Amino acid sequence: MTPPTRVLVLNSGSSSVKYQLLDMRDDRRLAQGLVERIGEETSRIVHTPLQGGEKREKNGPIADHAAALKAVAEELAADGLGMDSPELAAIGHRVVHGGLRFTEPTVIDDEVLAEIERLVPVAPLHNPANLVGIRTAMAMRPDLPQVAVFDTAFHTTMPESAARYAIDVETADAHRIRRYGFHGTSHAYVSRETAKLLGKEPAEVNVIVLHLGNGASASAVRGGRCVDTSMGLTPLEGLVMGTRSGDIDPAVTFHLKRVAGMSADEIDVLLNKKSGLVGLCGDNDMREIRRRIDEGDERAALAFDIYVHRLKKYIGAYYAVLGRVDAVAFTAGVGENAAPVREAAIAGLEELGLAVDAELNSVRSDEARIISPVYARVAVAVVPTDEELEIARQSYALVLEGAGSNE
Ligand SMILES: Nc1ncnc2c1ncn2[C@@H]1O[C@H](COP(=O)(O)OP(=O)(O)O)[C@@H](O)[C@H]1O
Ligand SMILES: CC(=O)OP(=O)(O)O
Ligand SMILES: [Mg+2]
Repeated sequence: MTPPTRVLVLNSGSSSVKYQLLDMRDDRRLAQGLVERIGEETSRIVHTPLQGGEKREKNGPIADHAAALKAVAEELAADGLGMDSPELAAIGHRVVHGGLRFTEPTVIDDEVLAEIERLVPVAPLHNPANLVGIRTAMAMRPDLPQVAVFDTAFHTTMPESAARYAIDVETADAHRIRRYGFHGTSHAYVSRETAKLLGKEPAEVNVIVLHLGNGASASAVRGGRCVDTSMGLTPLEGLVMGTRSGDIDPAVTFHLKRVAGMSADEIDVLLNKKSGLVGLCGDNDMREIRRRIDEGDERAALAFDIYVHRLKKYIGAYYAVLGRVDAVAFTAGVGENAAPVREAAIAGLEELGLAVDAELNSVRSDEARIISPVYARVAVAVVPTDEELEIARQSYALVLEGAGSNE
């Protein structure tokens, strides 16, 4: 019998599950989909078979992540790609917080599950959802290797000077308070793809990666290794995001407690879910914000300016950290699609060798591409991320390694 070559990738968010089924012989995508608004009345699953067949959408309540995975399994089965397939080699899971311990993709056992659980307080929006996804998938296929690929792994190369907060060392160490960074799978993939776009090896180039999705983070990558990133102990620090504030004076939290009488949990919800673009103007979708700006909406315009101002500050900061920059790469939903964000973030940085060509910037494409003018010293690029492909590759490589070592 030929060994199985398919990998199912699950990216379980707080209220959504994104999934992809790939065949690793040629990295071919067989199906992909998204379950949204889990736990609400208006849940929905959108499933796209990629080897022929129409996209399908089903609406109706999906109570929890276990029910969501059941719905995913049904959609896959309807395409003859069921989770019981002997062709599945592994299930790869995105796990957001791996602390300092997980620097590599890891086959999940009870002990690994316990460690992911222990990290819930530092990734309260993400790790609990990841755990449910893992446990449900394990119950469905106890015989398969389930692999965790950690958002934090790529950032474990950060030097202490970037990873430590300037707070009392004993307190920090006792509670493992330090900067871990997230979206690492994307930063790793995009920095490598950017090197490829420049016709260089990752070891030869310094890249600033701007991952701008709902969550957003920047990283400074020197010769393929992360040396700094904007998210910290939790995915709240750094850039302005869809619903998260990013950097604020930590004293804002004491003030909210003492003066506004808010509890720690209320402040947590405020900063993680009611801030960022949604807090500033009521919308967290950059498309909607651009539409409102075009209609003359001042709140939307201010939200956009605050978003871009923070982004520009991080570009400058990581330019200084790296000393020499070969490329600035924009990625994820906003980075790949929002030309006005790219234009505004790079505007005025000509002295740093950075510029955007208006025509190249306006091209819509799924391909990695350079958008800076030919004369610019530093390449500005749009490099689509593919966290699912990267998770599938890492999971499959680990399974093959395991198979090899048993021989
Ligand atoms: N065509 C577009 N123009 C501008 N922004 C877009 C476009 N498409 C998607 N986005 C932005 O991308 C965001 C989602 O990014 P994504 O990387 O998919 O996020 P996540 O993986 O964190 O859910 C949306 O909230 C929206 O702001
Ligand atoms: C870590 C993080 O912020 O992830 P996401 O962008 O998926 O919310
Ligand atoms: Mg994302």
